[in-house]
Amino acid sequence: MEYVVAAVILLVVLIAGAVGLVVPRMRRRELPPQGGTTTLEKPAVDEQAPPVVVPPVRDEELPPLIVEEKPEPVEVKPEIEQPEPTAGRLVRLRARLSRSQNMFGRGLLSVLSRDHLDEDAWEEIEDTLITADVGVEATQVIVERLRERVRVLGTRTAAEVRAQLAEELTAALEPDMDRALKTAPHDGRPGVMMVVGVNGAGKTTTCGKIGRVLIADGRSVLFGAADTFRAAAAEQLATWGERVGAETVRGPEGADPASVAFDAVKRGIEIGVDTVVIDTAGRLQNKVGLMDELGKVKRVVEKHGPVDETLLILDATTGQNGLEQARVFTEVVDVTGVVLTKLDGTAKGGIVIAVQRKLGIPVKLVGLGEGPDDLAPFEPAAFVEALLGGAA
Ligand SMILES: Nc1nc2c(ncn2[C@@H]2O[C@H](COP(=O)(O)OP(=O)(O)OP(=O)(O)O)[C@@H](O)[C@H]2O)c(=O)[nH]1
Repeated sequence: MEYVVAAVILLVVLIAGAVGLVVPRMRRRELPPQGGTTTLEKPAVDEQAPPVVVPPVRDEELPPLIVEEKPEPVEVKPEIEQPEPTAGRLVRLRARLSRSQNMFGRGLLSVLSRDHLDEDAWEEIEDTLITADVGVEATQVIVERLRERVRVLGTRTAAEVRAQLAEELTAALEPDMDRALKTAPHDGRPGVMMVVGVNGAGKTTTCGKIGRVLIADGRSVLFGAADTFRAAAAEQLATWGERVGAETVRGPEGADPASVAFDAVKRGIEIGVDTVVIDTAGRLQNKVGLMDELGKVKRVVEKHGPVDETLLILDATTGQNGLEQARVFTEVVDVTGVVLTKLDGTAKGGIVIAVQRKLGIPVKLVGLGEGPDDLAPFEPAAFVEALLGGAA
């Protein structure tokens, strides 16, 4: 009995505890929100209101659907330029050369106009030629021959000595060398030209200018951007191409230069262009790497047929140092011609003589400025005239 009483008391206590816990919670829920919090309440649904029926809309009742069309991108094709003819370019650009050679020409003329050409005068002439980068060996030969002529012929006037000096300088440039670019198509395929040289010598620019020279002379051209080392080079070349309506074959950045060159010639054959001009990269830090790369480009291109012209681009402002670098290229590929760039920016135009003598390769073109048509076929006599400047 006692147990029953105890159990009943326990039950009562438990029930009272449970009620005490639940009631305050329920109260708390009923309290209005405190502070600044706003509660958005769902509007009460009027259960008595009839349901809203949305009648189906027939097509013809719909307002016309306005579809805003994105304007088709209009391809603005650059106007195709007509490059200047190449004949007589060197004469036209002569001022560029003589401006930078002023000291050279004037220095020589002032010595030559002396009444008597004594030992000092001949030494001065020698020094002027050496300063103009003609090279020691070539200078000695030129001065020796001139002295002999003056002595034997008894030359008197400055004008006569100047004319004879011009002849000697021209002779030193071996005017009989073949300077024609081998770019004509043959055997049902385009002529293929490869352009090599150290970075910054002006390779890409010169490729573009050469394309214009060829187009001015009536040929069709395709560019191969095998300088995949410098990403901007391909872009640069493509821009040159667009300006004259020439296609450019390029690969992804860092692509194998040999495969880009191969594809360029393949494309050139397909579309039947006259000449394919291939730009290459010229890292000289590692001679073996350079040899491998250029050698491979040449070998792979030659799967289509021989490379007809390999031009070495040399920066005239690098003087005799540039010559040493140039030699590396002649060891790697069979260079058939030299393009001397930036002759407008140096007083050392005599480098042309040194280049030909040292490399035994004809200078075929000279760069005389940054303009698109500032590249001229090299003509020894006209060049020497510009070098000496003004008539005596
Ligand atoms: N004044 C002058 N500048 C030139 C001449 N030829 C090229 N240049 C400039 O030389 C600079 C280098 O030319 P690039 O064609 O980019 O040289 P690159 O050899 O292709 O260089 P990489 O692509 O780095 O191998 C450019 O600013 C050209 O405009 C020239 O005959 N005269």
